[in-house]
Amino acid sequence: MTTPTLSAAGLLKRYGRVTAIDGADFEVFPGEVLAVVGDNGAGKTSLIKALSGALIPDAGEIRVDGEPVRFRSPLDARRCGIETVHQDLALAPAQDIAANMFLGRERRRAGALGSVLRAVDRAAMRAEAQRVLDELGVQVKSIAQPVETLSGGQRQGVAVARAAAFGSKAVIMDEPTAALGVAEAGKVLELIDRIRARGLPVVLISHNMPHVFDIADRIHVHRLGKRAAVVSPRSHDMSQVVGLITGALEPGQDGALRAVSGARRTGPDR
Ligand SMILES: Nc1ncnc2c1ncn2[C@@H]1O[C@H](COP(=O)(O)OP(=O)(O)OP(=O)(O)O)[C@@H](O)[C@H]1O
Repeated sequence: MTTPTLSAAGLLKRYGRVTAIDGADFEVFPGEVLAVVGDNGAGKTSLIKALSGALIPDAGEIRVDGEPVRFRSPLDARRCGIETVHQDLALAPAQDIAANMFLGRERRRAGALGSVLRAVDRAAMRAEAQRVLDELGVQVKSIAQPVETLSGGQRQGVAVARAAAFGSKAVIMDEPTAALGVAEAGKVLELIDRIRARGLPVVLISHNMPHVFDIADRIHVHRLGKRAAVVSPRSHDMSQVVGLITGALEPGQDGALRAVSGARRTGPDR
């Protein structure tokens, strides 16, 4: 059996009386796009924070390539090859694209200039940033352009390309198409496709069902703080996934979906 690249079992996180993560399990496998869907407040963001080191769970286990890890900070997760693109993108608007690609991981000049004076190797960073953007098909006028001059889609492209460049194990994206128009969202989906083609798994948190069905290999449905089901977009349709999100449907013992009596129904009867 293939070992998941990133997995979690029995994660728990409480904020006072609120249980944000309630025994959640999670698995993403090499080379797949896993969509994570769920209602507002279902705990998707908290789950992703735990997987990216932004939140320390009260209990449960996280593994990378089958080995248990403990993320005390986002830096720990990054050191393990897990890169996350949060909704705020964490870009420095006044700085150029290359500087943003290497934010906090600047290349230093060779010799004493770099090691003693900490001089950054701007030419090397620009060349490498351009190479990554070209490879992933992110188009910009100039690599030396400040990020504040880019469109929303291009900014998303830069943040995602940065994650793909440094992520050796997995890239996690929180709602990457939420603020974008149709054409720009399409480009981000193409970018996700290219990252998958390089063999890097992508975890995509999204409310947009057409996008999820367009790109995902599997769909993790999160409900009431835990994983409620994992389904394939090839064997299930959107109304079934919505049923799982609302709790109108649940997987039975045999894995087939069954209606939950008394639950709020959405979508057509089946
Ligand atoms: N720092 C916090 N302090 C207190 N409660 C929190 C905190 N973070 C999250 N919660 C609560 O935990 C629950 C899950 O929140 P979370 O943001 O993970 O959900 P979500 O599925 O990502 O929702 P959304 O899609 O709206 O972001 C919510 O009830 C939320 O109010």
